[in-house]
Amino acid sequence: MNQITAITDKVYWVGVNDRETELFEALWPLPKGVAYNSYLIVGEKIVVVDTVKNSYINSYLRNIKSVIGDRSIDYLVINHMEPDHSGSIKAIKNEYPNIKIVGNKKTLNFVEGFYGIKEDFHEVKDGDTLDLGDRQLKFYLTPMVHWPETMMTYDQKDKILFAGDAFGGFGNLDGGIFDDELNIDFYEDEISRYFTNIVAKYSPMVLRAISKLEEVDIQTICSAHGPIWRSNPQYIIDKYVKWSNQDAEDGVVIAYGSMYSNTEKMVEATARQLAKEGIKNIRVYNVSKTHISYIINDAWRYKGLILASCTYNTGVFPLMDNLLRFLENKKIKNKVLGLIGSYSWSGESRDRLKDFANKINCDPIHPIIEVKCAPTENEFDDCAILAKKVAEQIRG
Ligand SMILES: Cc1cc2nc3c(=O)[nH]c(=O)nc-3n(C[C@H](O)[C@H](O)[C@H](O)COP(=O)(O)O)c2cc1C
Repeated sequence: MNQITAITDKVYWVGVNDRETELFEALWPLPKGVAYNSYLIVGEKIVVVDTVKNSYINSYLRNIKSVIGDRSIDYLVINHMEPDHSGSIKAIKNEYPNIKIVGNKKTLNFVEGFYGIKEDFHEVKDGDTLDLGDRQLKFYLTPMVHWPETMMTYDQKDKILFAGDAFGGFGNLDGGIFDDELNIDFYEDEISRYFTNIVAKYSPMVLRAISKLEEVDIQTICSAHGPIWRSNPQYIIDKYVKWSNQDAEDGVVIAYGSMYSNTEKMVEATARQLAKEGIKNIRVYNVSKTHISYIINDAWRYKGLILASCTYNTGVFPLMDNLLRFLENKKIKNKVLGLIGSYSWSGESRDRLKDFANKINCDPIHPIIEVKCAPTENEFDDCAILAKKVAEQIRG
């Protein structure tokens, strides 16, 4: 018994769940796994839309064959070339030698680069259609909605958008495949973590893609990861617009790096004062303990961000530096930003925190705190002032 699911009478989910990989892209934790979604259109022509990570090729081929038996596949549409989706291209081509690979110029370039395949290409441009007899597929190029070649494919008959990585999420499909079959509350954090960890850097391109699709009548969104959005596709489109605009919620993330708790004590004082000021969503993260994946997610989600770090070997604490680099790279913006540095003799942590503020074009709230060795009562008072000002700005 497998999990193959009919989306319409001619379109099937033939993807797989990955419950083994610890880190997606060797970076992002997968406590609830991840699904690699692949789709099969079985009409006058047979089409596969995206494949799966190559370690799942056996169950994947079994899924396909259980739908089409001995029939052959006419086209393989590649919306995205990242190997979690393109990894089975070569095996599919071996199994179905006459298959034509459909992609744009950049896709086909990557197909050759990654898999050495140079022929049986069907190149499409933005807005092109592919006639399958009983239906047409239309292609929308959406570059950098994760990689340069990314595109989306629209099935004009069943009004399904095959969206590639867009609108996807971490988390296995544990039986339920469609949004109306599962409790979205359970998936929501994993969907937002997928967005903030994987897609957020490309937010302007996401917004461009969404406006390009404005006129398209989308009844179902089939992403390359996570649930299929059929009951209310607008739900996930609205989320993507909100997240891409960095339209944040009331709340403050305090991320800190501290070896011997001097910095941590200031964090506790700041957090306490925030609570007294009525801030309910306060998320305090020790960068040595919590994976940056979760810190980035909440930093994106909430308006306030307070960064506190000791100095370590003439620099900021290394794991804080890692967080700063990721946030800079993702172009986080519009934060109500507070900075707290600590040191004992040279004091570079505060400079690096200020440098971060410059890089994200954000004026930090004053006072910018810097403490030598253990914090004094005056410095705890400064933490309280900082917390009050951050809370004021968040309340607006
Ligand atoms: C391994 C190590 C390296 C340090 N390197 C520096 C440094 O380069 N410059 C400096 O001013 N302080 C340095 N310090 C001192 C700490 O920044 C300082 O003691 C601070 O109060 C530690 O904060 P914490 O208790 O939150 O860890 C270092 C401390 C340690 C343990």
